[in-house]
Amino acid sequence: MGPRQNAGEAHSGHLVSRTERLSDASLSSLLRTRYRPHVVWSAPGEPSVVGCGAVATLTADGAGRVDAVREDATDLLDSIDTDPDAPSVARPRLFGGFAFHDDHEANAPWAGFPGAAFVLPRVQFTVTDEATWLTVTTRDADAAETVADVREAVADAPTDPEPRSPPGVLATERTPDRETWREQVESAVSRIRGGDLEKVVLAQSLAADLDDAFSLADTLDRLGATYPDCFRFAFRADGGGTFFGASPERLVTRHGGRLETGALASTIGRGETPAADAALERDLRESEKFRHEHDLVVESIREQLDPVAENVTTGERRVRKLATVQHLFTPMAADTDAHVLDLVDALHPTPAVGGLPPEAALDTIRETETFDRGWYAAPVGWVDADGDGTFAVAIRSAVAEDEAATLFAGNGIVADSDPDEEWKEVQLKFRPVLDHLERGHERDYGRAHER
Ligand SMILES: C=C(O[C@@H]1C=C(C(=O)O)C=C[C@H]1O)C(=O)O
Repeated sequence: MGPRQNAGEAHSGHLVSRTERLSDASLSSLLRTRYRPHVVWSAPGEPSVVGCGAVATLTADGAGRVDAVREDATDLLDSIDTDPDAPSVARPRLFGGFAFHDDHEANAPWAGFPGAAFVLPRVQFTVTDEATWLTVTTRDADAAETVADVREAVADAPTDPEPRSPPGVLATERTPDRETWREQVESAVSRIRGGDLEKVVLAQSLAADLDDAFSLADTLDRLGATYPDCFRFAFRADGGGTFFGASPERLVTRHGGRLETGALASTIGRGETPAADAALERDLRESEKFRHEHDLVVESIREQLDPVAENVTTGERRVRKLATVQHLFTPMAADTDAHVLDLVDALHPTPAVGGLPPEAALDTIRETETFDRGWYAAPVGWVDADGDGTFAVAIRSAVAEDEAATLFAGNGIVADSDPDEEWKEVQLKFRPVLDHLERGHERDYGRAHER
């Protein structure tokens, strides 16, 4: 396949979008109308969006895929005859993501997920703190008809649904197994000690057979309760599975002339008691290894931003606590004129999910990992006609279809990494998704873990 491949459909016919205020409907309820969602996006400090149907789809492959999407997205969004009365949050946007590697091929479990795919939803629900908006985008058709139909579908949806219990997991299989993992980590460590590599993030996949069919709405609801400050996302491929997750990691937000990003790297578990938790936090803060691993990411992001941003500021490093793990986190911000997708291109992959130097790390990942990362650890998010948008790093994620799910998790390897410790940390990173597929964890997360 060439470096870009565009859906020709995007350029035939005139696109018209119409926006109306809906009587308040919750995200949970909008996930359960008779329209099956294609995209779901719920990010801290932003309105949540459910997109159903695709009035246009942009796809691209290869190393130039981010550029290709930016060009096509700009043309497509500019061509829409947008409702002049729509508030800016409810204007049409494109939602989608990218494959981690340039040379991605869309084989199982990634059937239907090309190198890049972005959807312009036919029906876009936008939920803000104040209101719920419906935006219908159609091609040379009367949007009013669809609006009436959608209103009826929303009225028919359950208003305050309780998520059903998880589907249950019958069997799991990790790739690699524990022995192979040990060999992989030891080989990466010796390459690092050899001097041509500083850090590499190695990952695993976990294939789970489910006892019951996977339900996106129930899983996203439960993830929202346990990981309220994370980026919840879902993308459904036509004729394929649904890629979803609850990621703590913002790749970048661009709003006007400002960008927001950050370094999230170095991981330790949570303690059973407040004292045990504080002791782990202290280890995380004080360990040379963790600090080194983290600082590499901060420094690299600074360099990666250099061509696309100015006045980069770095906030204070702090510990970010999630239900299952705690990380070191350093917030970063800058001024920028660049389109959000140019920022994505400059930042993906950060060494939080790739490594350093980037090329040596990517080669090591390709040579070592025996499963397909697909869209795992790659940018997912949205873009609008102004070139604003938000992208998360698609970790704590899985691709699921019917009674099967494949989960992904990885960890940064540096010179003094220990294979057993790394194995433990990777298992903790499977928990966010696995806990909501397995039965019996429903009560474990009553306590508020984020701060
Ligand atoms: C790669 C993952 O997480 C990334 C790697 C981390 C680390 O090496 O400590 C921490 C947070 C993330 O940036 C994952 O969750 O799969």
